[in-house]
Amino acid sequence: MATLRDSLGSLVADVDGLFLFSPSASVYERFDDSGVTRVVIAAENGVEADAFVELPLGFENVRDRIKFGVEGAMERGFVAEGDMVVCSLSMFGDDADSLVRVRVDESMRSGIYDLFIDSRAEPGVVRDVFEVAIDLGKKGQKGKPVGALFVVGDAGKVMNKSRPLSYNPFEKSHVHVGDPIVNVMLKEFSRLDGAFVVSDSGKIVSAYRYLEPSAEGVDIPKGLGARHMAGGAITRDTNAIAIVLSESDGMVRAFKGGDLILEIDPEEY
Ligand SMILES: Nc1ncnc2c1ncn2[C@@H]1O[C@H](COP(=O)(O)OP(=O)(O)OP(=O)(O)O)[C@@H](O)[C@H]1O
Ligand SMILES: [Mn+2]
Repeated sequence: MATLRDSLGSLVADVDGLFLFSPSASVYERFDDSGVTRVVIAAENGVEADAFVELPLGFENVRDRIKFGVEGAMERGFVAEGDMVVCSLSMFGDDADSLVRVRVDESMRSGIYDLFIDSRAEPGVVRDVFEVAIDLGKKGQKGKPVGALFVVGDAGKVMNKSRPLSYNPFEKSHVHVGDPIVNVMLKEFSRLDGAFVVSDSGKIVSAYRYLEPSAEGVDIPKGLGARHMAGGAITRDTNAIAIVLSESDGMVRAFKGGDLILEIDPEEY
């Protein structure tokens, strides 16, 4: 009778790549002679891997984490369409506890890697805005749920397709996302209407913008309202991305090119 080990060996049979998500040095070294391409996907390349994809967020959702890794590895030429890879990652603790076998396929591409790496705005800026939105989603404003809309990148064009709802508190300031003081300001101003506009380099260009993009051809999921429609549509009309925190369901969603690319629950972070 086949042992468990024999039966489960098929999970790693004939793979072209091994994707190690946030491996320790000893785990990375253990696979030194595995004979397949090793790709490390982590926040930092602490193990000095030759093939490395930087993770901008933890991605609690494992499918998102894997998609980001696969899309990044494809983009960087570490693997190609049709390759079979096995992903080693941790779902519950710090140590790897899960193996996922997946075929690299153009059809699994969700745009999650492009959202961070291939946007007009710098990857660090995109990550910083996500962090503000997640934080705001977790805590709300003084305990109450709050919504927010951040339009990131291509700010000149975004300003042309919007109008002010109120005076712009960032008018003459030169403040950037990621600065702790600025994050406090963003949270404070999120109680009021409209969108924040952020430049490619992370400068807060404006608060209280009413977006007026053409919504033609924008197909956002039913049930989402005007904030999400405006956020989605502006990313079709410009090269910006939009990061939207919903006041009603508490989710953070990201749009690019008019499409919903990513949906995360702040409570999981
Ligand atoms: N075109 C727009 N530009 C900027 N902000 C907008 C626009 N439309 C709506 N908003 C903002 O979104 C807020 C919520 O609107 P609405 O409830 O229709 O959106 P929603 O997509 O359902 O978002 P939520 O899930 O947060 O309720 C409005 O009070 C306003 O501040
Ligand atoms: Mn609503």
